[in-house]
Amino acid sequence: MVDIQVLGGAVERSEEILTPEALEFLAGLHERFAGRRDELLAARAARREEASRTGRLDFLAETREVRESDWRVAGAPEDLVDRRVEITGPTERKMAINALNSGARVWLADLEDANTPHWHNVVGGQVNLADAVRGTIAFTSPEGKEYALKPGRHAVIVMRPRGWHLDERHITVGGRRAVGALVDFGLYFFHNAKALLERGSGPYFYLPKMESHLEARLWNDVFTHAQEALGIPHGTVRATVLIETIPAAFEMEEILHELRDHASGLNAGRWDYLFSIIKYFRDAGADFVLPDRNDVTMTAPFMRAYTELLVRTCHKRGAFAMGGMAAFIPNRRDPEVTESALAKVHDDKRREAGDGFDGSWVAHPDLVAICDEEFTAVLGAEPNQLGRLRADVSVTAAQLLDIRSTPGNATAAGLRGAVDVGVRYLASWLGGNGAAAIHNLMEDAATAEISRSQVWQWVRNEVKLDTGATVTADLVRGLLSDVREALTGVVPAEHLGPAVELFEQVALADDFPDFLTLPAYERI
Ligand SMILES: CC(=O)SCCNC(=O)CCNC(=O)[C@H](O)C(C)(C)COP(=O)(O)OP(=O)(O)OC[C@H]1O[C@@H](n2cnc3c(N)ncnc32)[C@H](O)[C@@H]1OP(=O)(O)O
Ligand SMILES: O=CC(=O)O
Ligand SMILES: [Mg+2]
Repeated sequence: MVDIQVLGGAVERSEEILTPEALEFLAGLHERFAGRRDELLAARAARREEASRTGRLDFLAETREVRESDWRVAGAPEDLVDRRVEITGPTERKMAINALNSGARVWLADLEDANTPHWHNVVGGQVNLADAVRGTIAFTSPEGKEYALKPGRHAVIVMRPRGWHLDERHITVGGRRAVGALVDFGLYFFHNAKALLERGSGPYFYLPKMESHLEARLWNDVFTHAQEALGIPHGTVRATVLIETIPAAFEMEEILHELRDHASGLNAGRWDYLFSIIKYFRDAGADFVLPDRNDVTMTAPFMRAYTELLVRTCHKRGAFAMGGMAAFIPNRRDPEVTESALAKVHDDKRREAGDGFDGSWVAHPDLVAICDEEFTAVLGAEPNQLGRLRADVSVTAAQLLDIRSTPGNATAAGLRGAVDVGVRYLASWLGGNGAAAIHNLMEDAATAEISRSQVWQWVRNEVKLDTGATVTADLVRGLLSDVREALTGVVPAEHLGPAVELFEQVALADDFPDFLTLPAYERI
């Protein structure tokens, strides 16, 4: 057996998670799958360069047979038949309890976009998940407020591990950093799969940021091996894949096909999708330059093409189509902000339900009832809309790539906003908090990626702003210095300087960093 070492420091109750048996299981996963992960990451770069050079992507010729033949994914387990409201959030103890009690059908327990992978979050999150699975999770806040699970129904847990690109440096396997995705998946599966089955649920996952069906095949092989290793029936795992990269939008059918014994559905992860489009075509010229982030809504033609194709593909294959995250969040101390957020979330969920989605995401417990109301209005007595085939939809490659028709402007206020939000979020992330309310919007790793990649793209394309100014690296550096001054005393000093440096690196470096979390991880 390959050598596995834990380098991370002590975390409360880590001895319950990092047991010799669990580590052996992780070592087995790495021995079989880490090499393939490395090859697949290398393949991403080559494909991106070709797409950027030609300004094109297309459906794959070699998988036409998969798209044209007749097959369906496995049927839904009983507790995933109705997914009309899913609350997302980090696995922090208090929030975990609030999410489970929120009335949502599903809790997306997030070790990804909403989580800083500090070692204590990685291990502490697993402690909280194990307690949540067993129904024993409880917490007393520093103010003395008691939290426990309410009697009755709780949200079904669907865990989201890190994407394939992130390593876990606090564990080494054969002398190399572990794969973050395999650590998150492996520890959760090892400790909880049997306990979940005993409780009438199962090991359920959301899979983020994939770029091809070959990456889905790797996950499928991981599931098959993990089930065998623990003596759990093949097909027990259920996975919902986020279609949140532009290349994956061209492989929705193939991704479901690879995972068909384990697939539950696809999710329209809108924020990473926007980031991926900017990243993929960042140097492909003006046709791919988006206006201000706030101008790009779900009704932009390319976003409609994406969500319509997702619903059609899912229902053709018996898979759930899950909507995404409206970033507007209520503020319990500000009724006006709350009223406006609730109205916008109503609109978003009404559109999704009307389009045929089976359910959607909310970021905050006060939004659960709204999502429930909008979906229930369309579902009636049914638990989902799998029967709505959307045969009326037909989407072309050109429609998915029609960035040019997006209404909106590149403005000086938008640029400053991108710098301000990016720095505030990075400071929060470095402090261990991967999801934050900033200017009444939910910000997480995906939304911050949009801010910094858009700045990079605007500089590269010398975009003209509404003021007549051209976006240059010097203009951005000036804004960064203003933002730093404005945030002094607002953002903790220990994180402000590093956040500003990091923003400059990920928004202005000649060589575009693939993910902001890669350099950020080296600072925590
Ligand atoms: C692009 C994507 O991937 S989207 C998915 C990833 N992103 C996320 O999951 C973000 C989820 N949302 C959040 O993390 C939070 O809502 C934030 C950070 C945006 C705002 O959090 P806060 O500032 O704490 O909000 P607020 O003060 O209004 O919270 C009120 C209560 O609701 C709880 N709460 C807020 N959001 C959540 C949530 N998502 N899950 C569980 N509880 C929550 C708070 O813990 C607080 O509980 P308390 O009254 O017991 O103290
Ligand atoms: O993970 C969701 C997204 O929008 O990104
Ligand atoms: Mg995402």
